[in-house]
Amino acid sequence: MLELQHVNFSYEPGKEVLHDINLKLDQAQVIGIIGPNGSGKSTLFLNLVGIQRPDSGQILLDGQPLRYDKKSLLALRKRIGIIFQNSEQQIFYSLVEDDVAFALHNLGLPQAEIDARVDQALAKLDISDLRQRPIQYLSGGQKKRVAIAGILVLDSEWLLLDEPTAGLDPDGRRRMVRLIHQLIANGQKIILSSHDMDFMYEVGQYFYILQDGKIVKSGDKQSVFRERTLIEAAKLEQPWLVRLHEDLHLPLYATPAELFADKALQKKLAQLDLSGEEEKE
Ligand SMILES: Nc1ncnc2c1ncn2[C@@H]1O[C@H](COP(=O)(O)OP(=O)(O)OP(=O)(O)O)[C@@H](O)[C@H]1O
Repeated sequence: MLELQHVNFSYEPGKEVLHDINLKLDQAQVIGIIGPNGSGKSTLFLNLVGIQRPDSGQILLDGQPLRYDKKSLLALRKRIGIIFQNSEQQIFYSLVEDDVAFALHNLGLPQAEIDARVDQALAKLDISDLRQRPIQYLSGGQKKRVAIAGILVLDSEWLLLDEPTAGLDPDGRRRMVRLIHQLIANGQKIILSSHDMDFMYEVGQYFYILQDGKIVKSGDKQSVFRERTLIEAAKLEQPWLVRLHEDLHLPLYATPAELFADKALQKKLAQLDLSGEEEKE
């Protein structure tokens, strides 16, 4: 389990970015950190993987405080993979296949195993055709997929995805949703950060709202997304599905599939005149 106890963090003296964060990230397999620009989501992630270190308080992994020596940090990276918001930050090599294999070479795996894992990750992200391409000529969305492949190959226990839908087109976004479902089925634990509320509603299971470096609300879909005032105060928007439920006084469904599967609702809708014909005078 990952846990933060009274974590405070600042980049510059006197300008605290995270204030007394207390989280036990064990409520669900997919945990969402929601917050507007500048609320501290990326900073929280950087602290979780040991790239930044709290000014005070501590972070525990399975009850043990994180250690910041080189060896401990390397061991931590194997357990917690991070995909940065800006994919450029994690691209090291010029060719796609070399970049994706980078961390596996560091682990000293045999070449055949490396090749098999790279093949699998590229196929999952539908970028097998980019294998021999220089990364510098790829589009932003393609670079993002390469960065994700470089983390998928590690098969780490935890995955932190910072704004995973940023810069993706609708097809890329759908793929991301599918990928997250595959990771869930694979037993990996995921922490997502985003202000894409529809995406978070679709894939997340338990949520924290971060505002100005403080956790202002936590809970499951039903409890967090119904709080319109709080969500708007945090400069966010309710997911469309929740707005629809509230405006039509419907029960809150977790997914569009649940909504469409509700027989009682369909019966109600069938009784309404939805023909759209103009009333005759
Ligand atoms: N390297 C840095 N040095 C100084 N200040 C920083 C640095 N990185 C971030 N900050 C500041 O820390 C605060 C939190 O930034 P952070 O990137 O964690 O927010 P975020 O919630 O991830 O935002 P976004 O949704 O825009 O990605 C902001 O005020 C930002 O300006």
